[in-house]
Amino acid sequence: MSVLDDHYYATGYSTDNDPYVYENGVLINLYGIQDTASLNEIESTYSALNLRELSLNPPEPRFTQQYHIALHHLIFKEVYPWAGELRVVDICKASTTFMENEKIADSLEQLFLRLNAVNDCKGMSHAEFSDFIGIFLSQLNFIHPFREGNGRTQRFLISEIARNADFYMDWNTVSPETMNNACIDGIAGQYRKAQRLILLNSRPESLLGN
Ligand SMILES: Nc1ncnc2c1ncn2[C@@H]1O[C@H](COP(=O)(O)OP(=O)(O)OP(=O)(O)O)[C@@H](O)[C@H]1O
Repeated sequence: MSVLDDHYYATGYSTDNDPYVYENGVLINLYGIQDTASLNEIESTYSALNLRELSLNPPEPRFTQQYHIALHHLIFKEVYPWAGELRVVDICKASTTFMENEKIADSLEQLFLRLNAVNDCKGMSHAEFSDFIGIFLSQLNFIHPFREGNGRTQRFLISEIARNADFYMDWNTVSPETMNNACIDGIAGQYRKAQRLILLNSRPESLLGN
């Protein structure tokens, strides 16, 4: 196995000249942990705790690039010194090359402006919401603004957009395989799986039992 292979298995992403990793390929972290298994453990613990706290006390929903970056910081602040920072390196996963890092800030800005232009989905029917958010999720995933932690941050964001528009998004019923397939299609501009994923795993609040 080459050093690059080690790097891929340690972070899940392949990159050249990655400023986010130690020489051994482990992501630079606030604990100085040098093995990926231990880092994953502490990362999962903190992100789960932070996501739980965020669900109980969500920040005021102002859907902008700054809000999304703040979410990443809130979820990963105990673990990564670069929590809440847009990545400055290009990254690939399997056959996907995510957006070039120089384009991230402008693309995120445009993406959130498109959301704001439809009143953050408020007043949409369930079908309209699913169609819109399926595309929004696919495009946000293609941008992949952070070096790590994009999935957790985008799932929380979408739950909040849903809540603010009187829908409930249930990620517990979405398998990683279904999510990955939807995201991979989204990279190719095919949004049907992501739209269906949102439709089948969200509900209008009015349909939830009291
Ligand atoms: N080959 C791929 N092409 C496009 N998107 C992918 C690919 N593999 C995984 N994804 C998506 O990338 C997101 C995960 O990104 P990342 O690993 O940065 O986030 P995470 O929060 O660390 O992980 P997770 O989503 O597993 O909790 C998920 O939504 C996943 O479906």
